[in-house]
Amino acid sequence: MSAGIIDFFVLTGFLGSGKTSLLRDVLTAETASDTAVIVNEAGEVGLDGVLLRESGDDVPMAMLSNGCVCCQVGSDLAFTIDRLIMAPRPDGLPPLRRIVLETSGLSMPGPVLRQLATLAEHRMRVAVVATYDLTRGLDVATFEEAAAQWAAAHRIVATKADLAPRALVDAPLAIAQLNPVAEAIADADRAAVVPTAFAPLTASLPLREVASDLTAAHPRLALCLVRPRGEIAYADLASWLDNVAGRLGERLLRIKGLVKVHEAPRPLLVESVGTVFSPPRQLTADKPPAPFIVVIARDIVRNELEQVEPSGLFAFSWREPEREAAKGGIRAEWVT
Ligand SMILES: Nc1nc2c(ncn2[C@@H]2O[C@H](COP(=O)(O)OP(=O)(O)OP(=O)(O)O)[C@@H](O)[C@H]2O)c(=O)[nH]1
Repeated sequence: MSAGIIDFFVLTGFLGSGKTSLLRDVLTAETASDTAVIVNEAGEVGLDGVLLRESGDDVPMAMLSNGCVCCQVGSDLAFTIDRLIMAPRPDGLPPLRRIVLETSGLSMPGPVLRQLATLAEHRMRVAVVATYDLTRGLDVATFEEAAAQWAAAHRIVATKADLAPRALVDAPLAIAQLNPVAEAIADADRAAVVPTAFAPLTASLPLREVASDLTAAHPRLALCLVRPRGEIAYADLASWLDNVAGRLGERLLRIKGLVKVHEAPRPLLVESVGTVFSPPRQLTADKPPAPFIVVIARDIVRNELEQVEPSGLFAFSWREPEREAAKGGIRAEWVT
């Protein structure tokens, strides 16, 4: 049983992108003794669980085998988490501090996160870790699921570096094209990857400016850099975010940003995966970057965000793909 905050990692990534292999590395690390694992087999033969069991004999492990976790209507996931948290810890093991849920390769992250949001009674800090398969690179970005998984990620881990060492070099840039606010973890040394990828999520935002000259990776994906024109009232910010979610609906993949509001002395972190928002919180770090919000959405019509009320609070810079650009070379500039 656990008394403290639990770091809950949703390990997502497209089919065959190396999730289970990464999780095996987690389980063989020395720090695995405070960890429990949930595997979603999505109707496959239960191979992932078997592979993981090989690596983490002592680690509590639960299987969700009745379908894809994001499609389950009931509270199977909630029940499983409850059970893991409430179970007495095996002799000699420290309290439970970390749970990793490996989702199936076709899971959409939004519904999973929505289910997790219903578990407020457990003190959990949720982070999304997505795999980026270096041998396939941006090719799978054409799949809606892959694009949504990357867009939802706090961290994106380059996998299969031994098979594609040249792609590893370009990975940080490629990852930034998919989600400029995710932390890119691209390291040939697997032993270094695991502690970084599954470290507790602290202040969350990578404190760097979003580069203004990136290129878009997916023909249906658009990124918008939204700059507040100044300090704004919290009520206006909340209405704007709410209206963006209402207008874009399922097309909204990710919002992440930092905004200065009248009511708070420090900038507020605002964040959503899909239309599910985390409660805003004040950034504690020194020297925050200039306020910005990144909106990642698919099939967005130009000027759509500009029309969201209350209007006039923000300046918008769009990063859109050029529809006719060649595959693999879809380039676009921020247009102010
Ligand atoms: N050489 C090499 N192979 C890897 C690496 N990571 C994964 N693989 C291989 O890639 C294949 C898929 O890896 P998995 O870890 O099962 O991928 P997954 O994302 O869990 O797959 P699904 O659960 O089917 O979505 C397996 O054959 C792995 O052995 C790696 O770092 N190097």
